Amino acid sequence: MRQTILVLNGPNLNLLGEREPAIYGHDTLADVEAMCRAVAEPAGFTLDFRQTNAEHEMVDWVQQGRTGLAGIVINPAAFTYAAYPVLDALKLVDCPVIEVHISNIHRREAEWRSRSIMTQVVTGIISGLGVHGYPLAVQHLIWRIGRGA
Ligand SMILES: O=C(O)[C@@H]1C=C(O)[C@@H](O)[C@H](O)C1
Repeated sequence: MRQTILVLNGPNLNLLGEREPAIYGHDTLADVEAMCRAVAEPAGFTLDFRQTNAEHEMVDWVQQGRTGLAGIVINPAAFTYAAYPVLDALKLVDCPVIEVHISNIHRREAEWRSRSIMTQVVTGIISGLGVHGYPLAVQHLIWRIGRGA
């Protein structure tokens, strides 16, 4: 049975909690990782939680996870809008992928920030629920596995 859930975070999320807290909140990325572990590990899943500011590294990680994972949770951050290499790598993935945004991107700058290129290749998207979107995405992947989806 597939046991690992990969959580990928894009640029500037390493500064979560410090960066524009009015939009992204005061929780740190370590807090988010702990929230995700608290859901995954009691259910018997391994959590692999990563962040990068480098597009090529995110491409490498998605490629490495294209087979054998229970699921991927990805907050592409600013890669959401034009990182076509990440989009193309996600197309190769054989597991469910949940796109997460802390903010509601559909209520932000309409001309660009609400237009994710990733949404066309992922299973589903959670946006605007703050950092709680992450553990909800992990819970959904566990639920899918339990139903044999
Ligand atoms: O809400 C979020 O988590 C996303 C995070 C970012 O860093 C932005 O570039 C996105 O536009 C929104």
